Amino acid sequence: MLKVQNISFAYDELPVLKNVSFTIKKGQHIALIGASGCGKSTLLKIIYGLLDVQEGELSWNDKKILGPLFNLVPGEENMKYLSQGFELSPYRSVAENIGQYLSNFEPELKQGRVNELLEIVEMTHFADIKVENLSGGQKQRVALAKALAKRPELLLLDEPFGNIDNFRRSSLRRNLFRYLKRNKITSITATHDKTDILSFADETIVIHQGEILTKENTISLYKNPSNYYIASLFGEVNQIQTSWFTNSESQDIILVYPHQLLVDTNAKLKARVKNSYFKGNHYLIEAVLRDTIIFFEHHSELKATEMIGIRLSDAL
Ligand SMILES: Nc1ncnc2c1ncn2[C@@H]1O[C@H](COP(=O)(O)OP(=O)(O)OP(=O)(O)O)[C@@H](O)[C@H]1O
Repeated sequence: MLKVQNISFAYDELPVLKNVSFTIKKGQHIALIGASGCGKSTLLKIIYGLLDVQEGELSWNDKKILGPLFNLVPGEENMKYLSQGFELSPYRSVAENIGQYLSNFEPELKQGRVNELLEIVEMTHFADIKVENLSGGQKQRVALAKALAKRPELLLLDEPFGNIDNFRRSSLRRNLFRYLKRNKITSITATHDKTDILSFADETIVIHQGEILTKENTISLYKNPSNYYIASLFGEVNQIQTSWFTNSESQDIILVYPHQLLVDTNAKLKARVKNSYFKGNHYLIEAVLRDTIIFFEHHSELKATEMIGIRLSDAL
């Protein structure tokens, strides 16, 4: 279990994390989300033991995690941290990089392990290619395999799929998280990508300006975000006054995702269309409703300045 208790951290004078506490159980997958610069990478580096906290303490399986002030070689033995800049040996082959820290005592065992990892990251055909000749996305996949090689207990991933094309990203993500679950490897993934969060994270931690806003089940967080900041990390979101859709006088604001607003020609409430953005299987429509910009999904394009009836979906 990872236990983080009341930690605070500052780079020189700049406070980055403030009184952060949470626990993570073995085998859980956690997403770490928050606006750029909120402190996600810093938190991962602290957990891995690359930075010393000014206050609080943290432990992995009851063993205190110590930073570089107390450790000759920073970086916890049972963990792997995959940073945004992956550290690979450019003049070695893909297979050599992946197997770099594996024991040479039993070459067949080592080869088998390297092959298994090559399959997970879909790089089998590149085994003998030198890393310097790979694209950014391919290097990222090799770095991921290298991080998995020695079976870490806790894997810390910083934007792990950032450089990888959409097509490859989906299957890689499935392979990786399936492998981690099967091997009971705990993971924390700092990400801006909502697919990393929604499909694969058991729980999600939201950070805002160095503080933890919430740590909760990913599905309930998505369905009931407690504020606009949280909802907006999942994509476009509307802030809508309840009274617009009901007869109540209430000034309450509700958060509504674009798919929760429907076009209804019979609806009394009308919005003026501004733009239609093609999204593949639907259009995202930008419109003005009572001087407020709103976004909703529609199966076809709508023409600018058209007045369109809008209602809330029953399935909120
Ligand atoms: N080595 C450093 N020295 C000084 N300030 C730093 C250093 N690294 C990060 N910071 C600052 O600390 C804050 C948090 O940075 P961090 O990289 O943890 O954010 P993040 O949430 O991971 O951002 P992103 O999503 O853009 O990767 C930022 O204001 C950043 O400028």
